[in-house]
Amino acid sequence: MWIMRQAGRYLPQYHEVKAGKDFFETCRDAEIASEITIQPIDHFDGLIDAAIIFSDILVIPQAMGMEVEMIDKAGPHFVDPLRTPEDLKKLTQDVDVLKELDWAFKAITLTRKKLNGRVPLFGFCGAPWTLMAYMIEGGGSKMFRFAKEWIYKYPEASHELLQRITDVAVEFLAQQVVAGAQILQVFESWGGELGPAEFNEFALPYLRQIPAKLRPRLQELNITEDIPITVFAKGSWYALEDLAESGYNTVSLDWLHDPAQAVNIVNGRVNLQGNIDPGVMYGSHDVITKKVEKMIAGFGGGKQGYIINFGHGTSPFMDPENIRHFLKECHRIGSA
Ligand SMILES: Cc1c2[nH]c(c1CCC(=O)O)Cc1[nH]c(c(CCC(=O)O)c1C)Cc1[nH]c(c(CCC(=O)O)c1C)Cc1[nH]c(c(C)c1CCC(=O)O)C2
Repeated sequence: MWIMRQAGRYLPQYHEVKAGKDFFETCRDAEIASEITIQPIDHFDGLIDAAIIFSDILVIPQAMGMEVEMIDKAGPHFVDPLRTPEDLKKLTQDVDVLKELDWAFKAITLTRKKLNGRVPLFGFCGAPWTLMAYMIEGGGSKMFRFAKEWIYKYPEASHELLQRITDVAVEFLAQQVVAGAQILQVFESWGGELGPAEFNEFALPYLRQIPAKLRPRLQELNITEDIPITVFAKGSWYALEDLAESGYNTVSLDWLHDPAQAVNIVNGRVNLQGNIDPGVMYGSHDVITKKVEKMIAGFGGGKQGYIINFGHGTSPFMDPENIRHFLKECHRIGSA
């Protein structure tokens, strides 16, 4: 059991350590990033079973040469987004991942050392379609006017961009493992902006490439352990059957899925992770307990392995005591 965005703004100690510093500066400081990564592990003493390195999915666009800022309360902002296929020329050719993201590897190595075996450490990256959409939109979006323009007007350039992101993502994940990450997750946070046909054309082929290319790359790098990989495609409920056959060990589900139906669809082929609506944390302790009972009853008893998580991340408005109640109830009900 762990929680997406478990290190973050709902914890007062996060603000203390971040102390008004720039978000990406915080990520790049191995000492601070490792401290923030471990905060939820300490805070919920023994209730959380994995740490996830404090960083962001947008570090791949940065490594490819784009300038990204994190604006307080507004989110990410790209100084010069890609608007036409001509703009692909602005991206770095042959990204030197080890050099561009060396700070990320240092933070992972230090965090792994500090964790000292308490819990395993997740590395992660953004999925190609989600990163492409950010690089084109220039930040968060409701309409996806520019990213949709790319896939419908410039499909060839879209595929070129998706392939270039995929190649960087594979090397980034591989080097995170070399640095000490023990399990990996790929975040396709904007999967649900694509319908099934577009998901199959612009998201799924690249999601599939990641484990297919990563496993031989890890062998080349002399990693002998089997590294489990999770895929989270938010909103892409229609893709569960395909994701169960896409080379990942675990499929993470958002709360649009009914757990029992998902269990039936995957039929033991992959582990499942998820999927309580994070909004349940705004409810009473009683409501949280009832929702945990339903979630565990739905996933439990299936043939697959099961990792408890939220259907998406925490928010700054959540009361850590409600999250503690959630975690405790998962342990109590799950072990009954
Ligand atoms: C889409 C996405 C991003 N980043 C990420 C995703 C995929 C997961 C998802 O769908 O939520 C992934 C991410 N971002 C962060 C982590 C760290 C590890 C963890 O999960 O605890 C992880 C795994 C820290 C963060 N990433 C960000 C913060 C908040 C920064 C701050 O102001 O302190 C944190 C703790 C900033 C961020 N980063 C991003 C956005 C849209 C924002 C701003 C919106 C927001 O404020 O929540 C892009």
